[in-house]
Amino acid sequence: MADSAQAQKLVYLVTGGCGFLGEHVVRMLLQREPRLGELRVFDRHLGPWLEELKTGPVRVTAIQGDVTEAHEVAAAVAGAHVVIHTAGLVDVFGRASPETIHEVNVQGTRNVIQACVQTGTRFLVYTSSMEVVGPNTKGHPFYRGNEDTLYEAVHRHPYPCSKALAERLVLEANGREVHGGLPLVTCALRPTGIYGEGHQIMRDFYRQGLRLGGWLFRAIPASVEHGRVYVGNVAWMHVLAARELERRAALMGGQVYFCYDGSPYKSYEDFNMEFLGPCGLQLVGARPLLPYWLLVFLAALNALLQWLLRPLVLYAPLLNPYTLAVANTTFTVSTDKAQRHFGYEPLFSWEDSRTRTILWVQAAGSSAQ
Ligand SMILES: NC(=O)C1=CN([C@@H]2O[C@H](COP(=O)(O)OP(=O)(O)OC[C@H]3O[C@@H](n4cnc5c(N)ncnc54)[C@H](O)[C@@H]3O)[C@@H](O)[C@H]2O)C=CC1
Ligand SMILES: CC(C)CCC[C@@H](C)[C@H]1CC[C@H]2[C@@H]3[C@H](O)CC4=CC(=O)CC[C@]4(C)[C@H]3CC[C@]12C
Repeated sequence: MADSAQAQKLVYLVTGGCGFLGEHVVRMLLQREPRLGELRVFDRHLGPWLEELKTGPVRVTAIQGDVTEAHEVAAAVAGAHVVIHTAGLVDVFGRASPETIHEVNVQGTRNVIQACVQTGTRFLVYTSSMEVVGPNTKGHPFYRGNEDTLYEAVHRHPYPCSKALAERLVLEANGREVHGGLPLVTCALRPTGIYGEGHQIMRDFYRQGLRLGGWLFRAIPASVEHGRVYVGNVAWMHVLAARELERRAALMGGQVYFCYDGSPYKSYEDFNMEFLGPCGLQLVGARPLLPYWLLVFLAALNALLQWLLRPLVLYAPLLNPYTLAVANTTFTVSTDKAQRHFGYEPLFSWEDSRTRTILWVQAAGSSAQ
């Protein structure tokens, strides 16, 4: 990637490349990375849509593999210039065991770092999460915070615990000597709640609203604000960060960046209504219809039922003590660090992001009929 070799074609590896975010990163690389020579897409479950990408000018290699298997990761990483590590187990509903979440998110990340060191890959971008910071278990608001904002990060849930540990591994690996003697350069991107085409929870809310005759019921006060970011902009930020890591290694190496764009600050439910409203749903209630203590009770009941039923059946509703705490705590970011460090500007305006998401919800909803 030296200046004299500007025309050199690069090999990129995207782990988790068939997930919600991963697919957007893959497509963004193909559209916007002129130096891309080969794109390796590594995932436990490969999507059929990959086939259509194989007919383009860039060589696309689909690799079915598991990040918890060190030898599979090493084989995929060997010869890659850049790794974008988005693979992860996103589970805040108790579907997977804490051990599995740790294994995929922490050991999987350790394997990716180890593979870079062993094979001489120098550039690693890690998809972290706002959850590494908070909301914390005390429900403290994080209001328009940035990467330097002091906040008491206290984690108990397996998902944020695993993301925090994995992020630390990635940042500590910055500067480690890789095969060939050069230093590894790493950075971590922390999206807030991602939305856009492919967002399963949004689709689930839509289907639930349809089942309820077009109504959704407000559960959380409108004053609780959530940071949200469009998936296309998160993907673009990954592509830019990966591109600039070599040239700006001294500045970017070992750094964290929140992912942000022009999406408005709103409560989780009001934000979702930006898309679900134009699809025909209505949010009932200017205030929550149920008192908060009742939601706390229902969330605890769900947790108890999950535990009791576990030997028989997986019961994993959206509402549990953790999701209620996250939904009920303000967490918004306001930062320009990515702009200052590597020239990031959102590629999609709020209007574009909104329109694209509405079109996807409409299509996803009608295909469910
Ligand atoms: N969805 C969100 O709002 C946010 C997500 N993130 C992070 O972004 C990343 C991507 O998340 P999403 O796209 O939402 O999730 P997703 O579940 O849609 O995608 C994750 C992908 O990783 C793959 N994967 C899981 N375990 C694997 C394993 N053992 N080996 C190989 N591949 C494996 C899955 O098959 C899937 O394709 C994750 O690291 C997540 O922690 C961060 C902030 C917010
Ligand atoms: C019925 C309840 C009162 C409302 C439930 C909403 C919740 C399911 C979601 C509210 C906030 C979401 C989380 C937030 O966007 C931050 C996240 C970051 C990640 O890295 C992974 C996903 C998530 C934890 C996201 C999950 C769903 C919510 C808890």
